Amino acid sequence: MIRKPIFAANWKMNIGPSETEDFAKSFLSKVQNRTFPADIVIAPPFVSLAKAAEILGNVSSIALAAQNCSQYDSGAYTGEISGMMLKEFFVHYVILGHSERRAIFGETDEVINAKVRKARELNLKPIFCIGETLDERKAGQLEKVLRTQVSQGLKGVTERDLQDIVIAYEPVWAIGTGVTATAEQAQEAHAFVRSLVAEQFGNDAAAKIRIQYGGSVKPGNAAELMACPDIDGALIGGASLEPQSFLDIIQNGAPA
Ligand SMILES: O=C[C@H](O)COP(=O)(O)O
Repeated sequence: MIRKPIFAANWKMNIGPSETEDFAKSFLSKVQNRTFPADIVIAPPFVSLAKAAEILGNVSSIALAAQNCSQYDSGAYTGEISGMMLKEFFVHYVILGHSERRAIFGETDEVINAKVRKARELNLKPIFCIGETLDERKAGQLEKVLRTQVSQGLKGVTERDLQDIVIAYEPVWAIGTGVTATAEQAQEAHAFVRSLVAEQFGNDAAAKIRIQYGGSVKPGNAAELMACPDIDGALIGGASLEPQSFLDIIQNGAPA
């Protein structure tokens, strides 16, 4: 297998510290002593990371992610969390450029690029999110939007750094809506994103980079989506909030 699939649970602003304890213990009991042909990542809210790290921090089959991090190291940045701080909680991945960060909190390609580069400087692995809105898709701008997001978001990133970056293609219209992209739509977009990486970094880098799909992934549609040749796992929101549902997606998407 050239690319190991990666399944990441993005809890968004759900599951506080006490619920994290319940989730982590339950999930751990289901995965303990088992091996999966996939990387498993869980991204709790910042305040739940300590509890998640306490229970899952030393579990080699599960990695923790943050849902965001600052592009700055330290100082007068009220409300921000630095990558160095995250590393104290066994955090190895960080979700950057999620469409909710872009649309609701105004993060630009430039800011996201600064965060991606800072994360790599600190040896954190970005899960770099891209994706078009429904209006953009309807207007025939899918490729233009993805091209801009990839070229701007990964500007100045080295080929070496790229090996520790995961791209998450998430069509905004499929996020939290129950409307999943069809396997054909997802595959087409993923192949295009891979071709963009090839243009920017070369064919070898493009063949190696993992591109996750995100947007209403459920246990029932995971297998069909993951069977697509350019889809290397999933970034899961709603269906990752329950341990069995998250596990079912992993098992259906990457059967042992
Ligand atoms: O980060 C996850 C995505 O935004 C997908 O969310 P969803 O699975 O609830 O549609």
